[in-house]
Amino acid sequence: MSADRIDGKAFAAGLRERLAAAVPPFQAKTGRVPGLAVVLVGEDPASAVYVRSKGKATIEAGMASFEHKLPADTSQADLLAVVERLNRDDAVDGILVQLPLPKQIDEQTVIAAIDPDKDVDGFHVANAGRLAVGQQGFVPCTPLGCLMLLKDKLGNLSGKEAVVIGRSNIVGKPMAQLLLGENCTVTIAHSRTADLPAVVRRADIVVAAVGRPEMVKGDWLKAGAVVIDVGINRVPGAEEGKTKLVGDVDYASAAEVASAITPVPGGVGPMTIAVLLRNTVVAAYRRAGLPAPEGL
Ligand SMILES: Nc1nc(=O)c2c([nH]1)NC[C@@H]1CN(c3ccc(C(=O)N[C@@H](CCC(=O)O)C(=O)O)cc3)C=[N+]21
Repeated sequence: MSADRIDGKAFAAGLRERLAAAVPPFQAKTGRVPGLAVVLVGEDPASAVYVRSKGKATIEAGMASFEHKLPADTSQADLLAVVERLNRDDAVDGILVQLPLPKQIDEQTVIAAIDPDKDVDGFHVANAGRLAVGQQGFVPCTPLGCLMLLKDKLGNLSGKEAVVIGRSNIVGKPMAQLLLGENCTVTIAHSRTADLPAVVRRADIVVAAVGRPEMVKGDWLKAGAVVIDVGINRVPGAEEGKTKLVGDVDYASAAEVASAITPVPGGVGPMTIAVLLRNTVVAAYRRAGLPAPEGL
């Protein structure tokens, strides 16, 4: 079998068009456009690339982008002061502090300082708790993007066996909560799981988010499984001195067994940015006391 390639890039482009269409009605009612503030501390080149692409996508959707670049030696107190200012700024609906942060800064303290109603990353404990108990809040962008792709591919997920590989607070745990909310039978596997291939072989849905290049092989999969590859690993390329991106799934062997699979790049990554904009538009509508548009 040769699996369908799930085109996250195309789905994300469609979502971004729907978001752009939700901006003018918001502006007509409030006199302003939804705003996203992104805070980058330090000069990590990969982080700088993501921050640039977030800013570009925000402006393309007709929204306001506020970028705050702080030096690598910024103190925690100074960063918290920036977050406080953004919390109070009515033009800012969403706040994203790019992770990881330099070692003098405690990430949990900074995340806890973000107004949960502007926490478009969904990293604040208030939002993790809301997701866990089924209240309205903000869901982390990567797992929400994965769920959108799965529902687009499969429709109803009820009763399916789902295996999430990875237990991080930003992907694995919220992904499992979302799948549970869709009435899947959910297993969270991780680095200490005994006989991981046997666990993965039970799954109708596999979400791989472990950060190990091409770890999941085709012979780990049940025939016809749908595979979502969250990994973005930079590895040496074919040519000397060049690098390439690969996922946590060995695409070539997995595509022989799966019914559908996301590629890397062009799968989950573009969805993460589109959902960040989605969460920002939803935050703007909620903060204005307006019902968020359908279909976002
Ligand atoms: N507070 C916070 N929130 C984040 O959401 C966050 C963060 N910090 N820190 C860094 C990671 C990384 N991240 C990505 C977003 C898009 C792509 C993406 O679009 N990737 C492209 C490839 C891009 C390339 O070529 O490098 C793709 O998969 O097709 C990747 C990675 C968000 N992050």
